[in-house]
Amino acid sequence: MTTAAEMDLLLTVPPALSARVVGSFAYLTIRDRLPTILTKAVDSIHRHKDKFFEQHGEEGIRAEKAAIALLSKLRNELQTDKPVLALSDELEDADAWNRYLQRHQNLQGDQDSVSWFKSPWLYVECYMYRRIQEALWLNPPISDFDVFNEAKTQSYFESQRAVMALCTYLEGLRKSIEGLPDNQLLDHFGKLLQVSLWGNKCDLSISAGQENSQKVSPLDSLDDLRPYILVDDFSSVWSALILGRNQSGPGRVDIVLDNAGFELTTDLVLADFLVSSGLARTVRFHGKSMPWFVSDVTARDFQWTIRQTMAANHMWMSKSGVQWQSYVQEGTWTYHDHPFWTQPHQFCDMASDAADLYADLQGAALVLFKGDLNYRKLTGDLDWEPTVGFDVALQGFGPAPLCSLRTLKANVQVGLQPGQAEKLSAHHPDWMTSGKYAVVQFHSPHSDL
Ligand SMILES: O=P(O)(O)OC[C@H]1O[C@](O)(CO)[C@@H](O)[C@@H]1O
Ligand SMILES: [Mn+2]
Repeated sequence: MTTAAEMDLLLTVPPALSARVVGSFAYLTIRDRLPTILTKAVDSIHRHKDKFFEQHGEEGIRAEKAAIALLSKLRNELQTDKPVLALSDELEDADAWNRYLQRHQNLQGDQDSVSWFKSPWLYVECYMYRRIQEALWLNPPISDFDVFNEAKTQSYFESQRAVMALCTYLEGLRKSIEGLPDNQLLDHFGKLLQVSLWGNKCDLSISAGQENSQKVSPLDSLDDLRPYILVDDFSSVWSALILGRNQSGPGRVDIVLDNAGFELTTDLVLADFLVSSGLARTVRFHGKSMPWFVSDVTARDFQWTIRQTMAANHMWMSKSGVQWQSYVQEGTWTYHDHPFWTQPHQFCDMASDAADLYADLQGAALVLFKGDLNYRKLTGDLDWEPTVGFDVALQGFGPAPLCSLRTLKANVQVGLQPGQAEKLSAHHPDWMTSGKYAVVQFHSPHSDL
């Protein structure tokens, strides 16, 4: 039964972003971008045909064909706005997905089926990635195949020079970190937080981009990029860490990861700094349990990145990799992939739909949410006025002090000053989707922060 307070909320929250609005970013994503991603997924499976044959014989070839047929069918369903179908595999999250479909069908009423162009964008976009997983899962010998693996490893290799620069900086820091006064820690933390923020641009061109650029250190670009940070709650993030440390000793920082490749490396560098500086005792990384939104981190990507960094032919990079591996071995760093992160829910549903994860996050001194998709889920992917407060858009979500580090790649943004969005629209019509702008947006459920 809906309480009066819930009814109030239902009446006041704006509608979900959806491809219903012809010409909107959601519409263009579903019409153009998602079918292209599916075509690339098909292509990746097809190019690995020989490998499947080597590993599984004729059964591998059969599986390759069957998975491709399922993905082609999926692309056709999407392009012709067919109803969203219940999942038919037996993965542990299938029931939750099917219940979620029912929930949306009930909300939408009987006239229209839940479908690609009529239903919330967040939901159908997540659903596409889950259906890719279904196509593989239904074809056992190749169930584990990650259709996005090549893109992720390429991003890692292409950003080597920037990673070397970061690891060299980290090595310099390690030598002097003991006894560093708080004002200097603040300075380094600010820099590494911004590197991790801009890592979310995910085009590895944080250092001005051109391949032959001399200016390869992402740290050198931070001053030029600062005017593009639209909301900067850095000082609150710092206070959350310092207050916690001073009251009860260094606590736990959780990082809800986004992309593999360069972005993940920036997150690992930040996490290394947090631990070695004594600002955090432990770091918990949250990743995805299946390939997700092309470049998101899975357990395999996480381990692979640390191994590659250890094996790098660069002294400070390999030293960093060895350090990261020992953080993992001694449990200072842990990796978690709760199924909720690959479900379509807004984060305000977490307390009821994934109570164990919510309770787990409550143990953190600070939770960093990386990237655009996490921001969409934090704010429910609703059509908010840009001046609405971040706390309002979170709709009650607040397990711990939290901060979104996000470059803007979707048309939802809250917490801006009056007139700020209008000014941006006048000069940069694509400010919400170009990845050129960013936010460091903080919220705490505790009144002392
Ligand atoms: O990796 P991120 O930063 O979450 O970005 C995911 C991208 O996918 C989208 O969901 C669109 O397909 C956008 O929100 C964003 O461009
Ligand atoms: Mn991503």
